[in-house]
Amino acid sequence: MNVIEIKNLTKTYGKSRGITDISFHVEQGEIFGFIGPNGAGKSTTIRTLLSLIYPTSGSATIFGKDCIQFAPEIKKEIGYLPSEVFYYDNMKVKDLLKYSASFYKKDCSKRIKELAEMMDLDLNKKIDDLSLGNKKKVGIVQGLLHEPKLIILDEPTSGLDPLMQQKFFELLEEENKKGATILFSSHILSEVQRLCNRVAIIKEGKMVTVEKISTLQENNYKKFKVETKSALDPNYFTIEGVNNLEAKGNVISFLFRGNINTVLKKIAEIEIVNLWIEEADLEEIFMHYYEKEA
Ligand SMILES: Nc1ncnc2c1ncn2[C@@H]1O[C@H](COP(=O)(O)OP(=O)(O)OP(=O)(O)O)[C@@H](O)[C@H]1O
Repeated sequence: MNVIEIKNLTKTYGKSRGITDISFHVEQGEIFGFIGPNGAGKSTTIRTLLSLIYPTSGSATIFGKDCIQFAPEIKKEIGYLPSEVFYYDNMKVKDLLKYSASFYKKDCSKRIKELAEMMDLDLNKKIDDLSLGNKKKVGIVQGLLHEPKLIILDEPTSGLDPLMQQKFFELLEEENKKGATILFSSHILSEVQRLCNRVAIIKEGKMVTVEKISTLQENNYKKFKVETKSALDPNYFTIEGVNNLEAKGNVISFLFRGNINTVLKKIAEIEIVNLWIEEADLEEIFMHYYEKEA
């Protein structure tokens, strides 16, 4: 069953564009990435799903039910972490979480303690005294305390240090193993790659593609930078799959798509001083998809 089904969703804010004709679905048990640069329309799509705003046209269902008509019922089964969290600063963390838990008809106190321990969050502190990252952790616990069937995360890692990000990802993987479906929005490709099975790419309010992460990786350019002892004719790397070949002094750089071993074999035959292999960034992936569409 599809947990989320979005059909031709469009939202305009007065004259300015929000999203145009967005369609995709998220299957039961998936960790689904929703990726695009700032202003692409990720939050608008998510807010529409949660019926925090209404679409101009199009529709969406969650658990097979219209997300506006059945909003109160659906929301009980959703854990949502907004991109920005705002709280009543005077409250203590434990009081805020107790208040959040009171919306659900189950005892969440044990789960709150477990989550706080896992995320290293002090429940006795006042919200006012927390750092940005710790406030984010409150949001995470708040989103997960009722063990939701669907977890919707809007740019969840901003403000978390790398160690906490790692713990948070492990927590999400655990929730997923227990059966939760996850929609994870981000502008950072690497975190989506690490966690998700499939990904929807959005740009300037429109869908670019929906792909399996494995397909994205296969089709993607890698950026190579090779530093040699003495200047080398860049044409040494003129092989199939190489693009944007450039030489600056003793450093040759290029983009490559294909079997990475072909390039590594070429590199092994020369004496190098340094080597950098990086993932293509989002812009380059978009370029690739626009080229395909053209
Ligand atoms: N309340 C609003 N009023 C007018 N325009 C808005 C409003 N909210 C969003 N927009 C516009 O809608 C478009 C999509 O914004 P949205 O916040 O959904 O993008 P996003 O992908 O979540 O980006 P970010 O990562 O920066 O939050 C942008 O052009 C933005 O300016």
